[in-house]
Amino acid sequence: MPQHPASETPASETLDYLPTLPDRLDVGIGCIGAGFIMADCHLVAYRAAGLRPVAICSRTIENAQQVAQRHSIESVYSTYQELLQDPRVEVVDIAVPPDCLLDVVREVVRHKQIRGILAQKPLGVCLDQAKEIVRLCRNAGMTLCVNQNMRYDQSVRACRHLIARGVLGDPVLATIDTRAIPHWMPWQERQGWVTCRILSIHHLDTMLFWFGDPQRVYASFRTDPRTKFKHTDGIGLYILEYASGLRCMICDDVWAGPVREGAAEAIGITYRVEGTQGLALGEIGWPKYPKRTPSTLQYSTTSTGTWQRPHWDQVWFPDAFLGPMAELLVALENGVDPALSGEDNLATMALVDACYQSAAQHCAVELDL
Ligand SMILES: NC(=O)C1=CN([C@@H]2O[C@H](COP(=O)(O)OP(=O)(O)OC[C@H]3O[C@@H](n4cnc5c(N)ncnc54)[C@H](OP(=O)(O)O)[C@@H]3O)[C@@H](O)[C@H]2O)C=CC1
Ligand SMILES: O=C1CO[C@H](CO)[C@@H](O)[C@@H]1O
Repeated sequence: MPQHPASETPASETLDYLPTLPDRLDVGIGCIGAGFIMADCHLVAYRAAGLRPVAICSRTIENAQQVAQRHSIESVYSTYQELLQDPRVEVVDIAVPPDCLLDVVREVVRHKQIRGILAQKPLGVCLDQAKEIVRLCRNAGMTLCVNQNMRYDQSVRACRHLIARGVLGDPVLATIDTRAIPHWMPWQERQGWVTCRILSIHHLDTMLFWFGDPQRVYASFRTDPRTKFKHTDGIGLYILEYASGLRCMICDDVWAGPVREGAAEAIGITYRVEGTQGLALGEIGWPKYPKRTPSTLQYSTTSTGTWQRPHWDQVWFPDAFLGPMAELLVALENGVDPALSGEDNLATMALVDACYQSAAQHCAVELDL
């Protein structure tokens, strides 16, 4: 992103972008799944913060054993049914493919000693599954938090603070522009969909986080030439219309040009929020993972006329993964719903389903979120 002449004033201390931590760090966490996101992000962040994962399981026990050794987790189970019988497990952290999630939740809610669930996004393979997961948890009196973790990217959270405090005035136009090549997992092949429900869901959810619920969405997809299995949603383009007049535009270009095929690379995720009294420009750091690359934010308002550049050392992958788990634990301590509750996530899942409908029908879809 081009750097503009800056004010020397560091503004980061005024922005609220870090998670609130629970009083009790020793709540026993049972980890269901031992794949990439659990091993390289969730557990790294939890250990750094002093949380207490006590047990782990995976479909392939050897994978769970390796991850347990790496993160010093006492107990390894070959099935989640066994893990759920461990009396030390008070909350479960689920990171399995989306088409496996509903079955896992069905089993978890049968265990009364479990008080809370943190479930990876997407909350099932469609809105109907998400509703069923929410219903199961509500009926069991179990707190459900959804790991919609872009909300804890430091830059996204700081920008939300600016928007919520009115620093940028009334929102006029917001864009997220993605030119990045995700590492798709083998289980994605059997879903029939790729980018929208796995990657764009973060960007759609960020617009909800920043601005609330839109009135309608228009989405257009094309296939990604690099992704060899059957799919419709390779590259995704989205326009959200708000009653206030605000317009949001997302471009999720997972092709990003033939850069794996030999062309020079131009990879990155940028965003821009324009209001009546200010504008904010950001860059999301995760495409450079595993190189620690903090997301950035710079903003200027009509009252300052200069650029403010808050700075932080934390990164989304893995540091921000503390946020949703901390939110669940704080919600349990206070007896309230987390902000990332299952109910809240139904709006995100409904928006994602509406995008697939819009793209299939080539027309805008009205939303009732
Ligand atoms: N920003 C974010 O929050 C991110 C979220 N995710 C989400 O996390 C979840 C897991 O993703 P990720 O860790 O990347 O995936 P992985 O494939 O790396 O891990 C999947 C885990 O689920 C287990 N599993 C259980 N049943 C199945 C099955 N039928 N097919 C495949 N795996 C199974 C795997 O077991 P086994 O030991 O046999 O491999 C493994 O432990 C997904 O919902 C994904 O959307 C992923 C990346 C980033
Ligand atoms: O958050 C994400 C970022 O990109 C990953 C792929 O590289 C996605 O799978 C994931 O959900």
